[in-house]
Amino acid sequence: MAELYYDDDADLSIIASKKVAVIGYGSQGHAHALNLRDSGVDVTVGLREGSRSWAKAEEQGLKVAGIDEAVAAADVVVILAPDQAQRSIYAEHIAPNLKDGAALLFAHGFNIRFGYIDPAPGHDVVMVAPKGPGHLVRREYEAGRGVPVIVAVERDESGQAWELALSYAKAIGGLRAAGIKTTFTEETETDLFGEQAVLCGGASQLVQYGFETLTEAGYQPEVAYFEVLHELKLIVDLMYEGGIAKQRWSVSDTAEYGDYVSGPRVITPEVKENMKAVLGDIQSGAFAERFINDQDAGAPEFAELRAKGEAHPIEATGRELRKLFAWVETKDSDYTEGSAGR
Ligand SMILES: NC(=O)C1=CN([C@@H]2O[C@H](COP(=O)(O)OP(=O)(O)OC[C@H]3O[C@@H](n4cnc5c(N)ncnc54)[C@H](OP(=O)(O)O)[C@@H]3O)[C@@H](O)[C@H]2O)C=CC1
Ligand SMILES: CC[C@](O)(C(C)=O)C(=O)O
Ligand SMILES: [Mg+2]
Ligand SMILES: [Mg+2]
Repeated sequence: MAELYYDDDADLSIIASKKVAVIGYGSQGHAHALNLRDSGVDVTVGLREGSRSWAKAEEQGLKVAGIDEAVAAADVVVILAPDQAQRSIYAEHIAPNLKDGAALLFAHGFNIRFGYIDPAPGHDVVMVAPKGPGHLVRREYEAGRGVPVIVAVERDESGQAWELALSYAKAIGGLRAAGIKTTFTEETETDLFGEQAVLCGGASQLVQYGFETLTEAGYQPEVAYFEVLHELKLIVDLMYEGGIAKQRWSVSDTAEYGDYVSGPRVITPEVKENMKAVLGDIQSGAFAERFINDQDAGAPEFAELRAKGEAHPIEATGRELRKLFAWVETKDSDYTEGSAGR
């Protein structure tokens, strides 16, 4: 049975008594830094020279410094740059400046699990991994709620690493929802599997195939878009509230019956075998190696795949339709330049 932790199980004063450096101001970085600040923590954002996030973080009322300077002053260094950049940031800017006894905190275990970062002895190594995108970590905190987190200790040199991690989890709002005790290995492997097989890879491919099937059969792209992408959120909202059972309760009997008879025709047992193969590549390190090798070569495969995804006809259809939604606050221009921090 999982060990669950809530606000009352954590002592906010532990993290509030430390100087925290948050390295990176992208999806997770901005959310952690702002939530920590609003929870009364002394936080400095550490950014590379010339960073375009520098002015943004300052405008949002945060202290900002170069990475070396932020690390040198910190009791807790939170590494929230992209996974593929962490190894060199750690070697060039963190390790040489890390104070004796300073703790390292991650939001994903990738670099520790696959050995790209191996901190020197004497430092606690902990993880607080939100189970949701950074922009929701901030939005939920501002709404008085939180995104669940999973929490792990890889190295406990101080004897206080767990208490520190829980305190941090409370400060970013995670324990308002729940914290679950995990390990770096479990977090890394389940997180990579979830995003590849279901949340990002699986869902995107399912939506694209659904859109292609309808439009190739001659139906209007706009109708197909509403059917397989827009409505997906509304259906998933019901799953989020009450599981698959609530979704099946709310939809028509026709839809529920169609779910039972056609779902397994589309998502066949072969798909589960494919999922197992994906998990195998994650566990063996083959996925991590492919990703990092591509990044080290300038990310040619990543760039090609990203361009292909952006060129899919569902994106053009969606861009036009979303202009008509008065209630969708995020403008496409907020993210068309790439991922959150680029
Ligand atoms: N995205 C998410 O919601 C989730 C992410 N995580 C984990 O959180 C961590 C951060 O991910 P995420 O928030 O997506 O990262 P982002 O891609 O959003 O991070 C962007 C930030 O990192 C900085 N950065 C990028 N490259 C470098 C570099 N070479 N040197 C110095 N700074 C750099 C950027 O600087 P600049 O501003 O100068 O461009 C920017 O501030 C990862 O470990 C990830 O797996 C965990 C849960 C969910
Ligand atoms: C689902 C993707 C994620 O793991 C996340 C938002 O939790 C990520 O790496 O961005
Ligand atoms: Mg995740
Ligand atoms: Mg992830």
